[in-house]
Amino acid sequence: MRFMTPFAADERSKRVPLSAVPWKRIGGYFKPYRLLLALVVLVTACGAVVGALQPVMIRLIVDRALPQHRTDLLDQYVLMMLALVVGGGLLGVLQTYITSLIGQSVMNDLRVSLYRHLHRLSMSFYSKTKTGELLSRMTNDVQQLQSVVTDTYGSTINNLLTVTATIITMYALNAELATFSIIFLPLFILPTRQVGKATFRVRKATQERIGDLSAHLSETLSQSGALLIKVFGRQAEQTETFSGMSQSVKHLQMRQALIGRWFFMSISIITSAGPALIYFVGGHTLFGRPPSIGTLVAFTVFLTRLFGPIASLANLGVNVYGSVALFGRLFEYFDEQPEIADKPNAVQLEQPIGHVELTDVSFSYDQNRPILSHLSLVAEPGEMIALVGPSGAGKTTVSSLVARLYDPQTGAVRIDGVDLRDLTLLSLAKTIGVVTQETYLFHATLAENLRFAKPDATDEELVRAAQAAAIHEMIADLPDGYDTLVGERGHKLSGGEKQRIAIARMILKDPRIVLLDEATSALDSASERAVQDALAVLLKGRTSIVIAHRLSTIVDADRIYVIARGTVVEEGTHEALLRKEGLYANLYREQFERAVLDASDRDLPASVTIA
Ligand SMILES: Nc1ncnc2c1ncn2[C@@H]1O[C@H](COP(=O)(O)OP(=O)(O)OP(=O)(O)O)[C@@H](O)[C@H]1O
Repeated sequence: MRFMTPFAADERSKRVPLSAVPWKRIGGYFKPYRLLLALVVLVTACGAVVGALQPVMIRLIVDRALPQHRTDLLDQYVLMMLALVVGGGLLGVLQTYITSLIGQSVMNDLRVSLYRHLHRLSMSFYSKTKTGELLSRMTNDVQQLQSVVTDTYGSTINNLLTVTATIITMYALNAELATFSIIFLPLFILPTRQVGKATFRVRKATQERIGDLSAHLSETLSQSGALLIKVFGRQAEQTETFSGMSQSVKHLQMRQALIGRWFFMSISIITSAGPALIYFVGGHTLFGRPPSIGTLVAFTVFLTRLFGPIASLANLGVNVYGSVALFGRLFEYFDEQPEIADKPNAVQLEQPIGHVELTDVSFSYDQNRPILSHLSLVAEPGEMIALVGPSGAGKTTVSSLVARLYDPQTGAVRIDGVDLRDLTLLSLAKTIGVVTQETYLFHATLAENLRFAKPDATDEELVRAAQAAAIHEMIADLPDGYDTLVGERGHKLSGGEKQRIAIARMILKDPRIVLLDEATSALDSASERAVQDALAVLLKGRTSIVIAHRLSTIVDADRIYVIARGTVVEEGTHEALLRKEGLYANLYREQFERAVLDASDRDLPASVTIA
């Protein structure tokens, strides 16, 4: 289990220089929506003009309709004002709709292409990446990015146009007063900018802490995590760690709330101070000719309209930086190149006969520690070969190379004489079936789990496969039968049942070659026999490479390869290898003979396993 320090430095804190921002790459995601973007600019421009006209109406009411007691004019102006308000509101809704549509579509594209890309990556990526972090980037980061992007670009267009329309109207009404207002605006803006920066920092720190908190939760409250903590009696320590994290979130959120208060206080002071200054300057006739009362009132409205947009434009950098950092984190995944990919001229394996050969294969996971060296073995079509050897000798690695989860550094793995690197991954996946020790089932019905191997399988085919794998009766006895929902990772099924479901799934898939890692966990003899029978059906007539832990499998194998220190040290049948009196004979004596002797008064145990 990972120990997390509540204040661990996070990569999100690293600052990216703006020149290094991949603007083109980010822009690429918006390109398909350029028509909608243009539409949003148009709608926003209309909204800005409508908004700028409202103070003009106020000016007309104050300067014309009210002093001259012209109720006809008053009605006209009031109606026009109302129309402008309603029109502005409707344009606002339309603008929000289009900006959200663009933002959500971009994020949807990003999410889906990232998902597609992640599935193209090789297993080495998954072994070095924490699942929690992957999930958090796929969901939280994309979600945060969506809100930053939608808010930022939507409001930036809006603010730019509002500011432009308002300033033009101000100049049209009174150039001196307009210049005065604009010169003094930055004075009002600066404190807001400081508050904006502080809010951003605290919000970012809060998100990071919440990220740590959820990673801790998902690790410690998962079924396996909770079990581990229980059996080691570490509840108190875990609660303490969690409490530390939770406290830091509390402090940060308190700070955020207070900064918010300061922010609103400064805004209300500034927005009240602005109009006061306008009345002062206008009333004292500090510039040129005295403005009309209507102009002064209109200017106070203009100022309040200007303040918000200018303040958020001033904070634009902070928001842009936030979204750039998030884009950067996602692009890190996009930059991961799949180590295993189809060659441009890769061929399909049509009607494979199932000849598997490893020739002089050497391999290491990390270039430093050699795992396999000069290993050669062959499985003729229809043969079952068994791999045995001490733990860590490289048996699973051999099987991973045959499934092309990794490529060997030297030598070659061939099926029907074709190097795996020349085959398409899809045709290889169709040819090979892998049954691992741990059966993974999706949280779905039994039928759906079985159909994962063959989506178009008919109900009859499902039943036939389940019967062959000796699991049909058990399924049929369940109240919901094949529609029974399997618990997360199939926890509602026993170990033996899960193994037989995995075998049924493989029978449905009907691959030419089966790679089987026999389960080491011993089942009771009845279910063991059921699993063995199911396996016999699965392996019949197919080429199979079995990482064998059971004596019965080893004895039945056409050939046994004894693997030690990453290479084949002995090969032959059970009897031949026993006669050789080498490593195999030693292993056999250590692991099996005792068990066979112990069980000599019973049948030859099917469940003898090498742990
Ligand atoms: N993804 C990986 N990255 C780095 N090293 C690995 C990886 N998987 C396995 N190894 C190392 O490769 C060596 C061989 O492992 P492998 O799983 O092939 O052995 P094995 O013979 O199947 O062992 P066992 O019988 O215990 O399952 C081990 O030392 C293991 O630590």
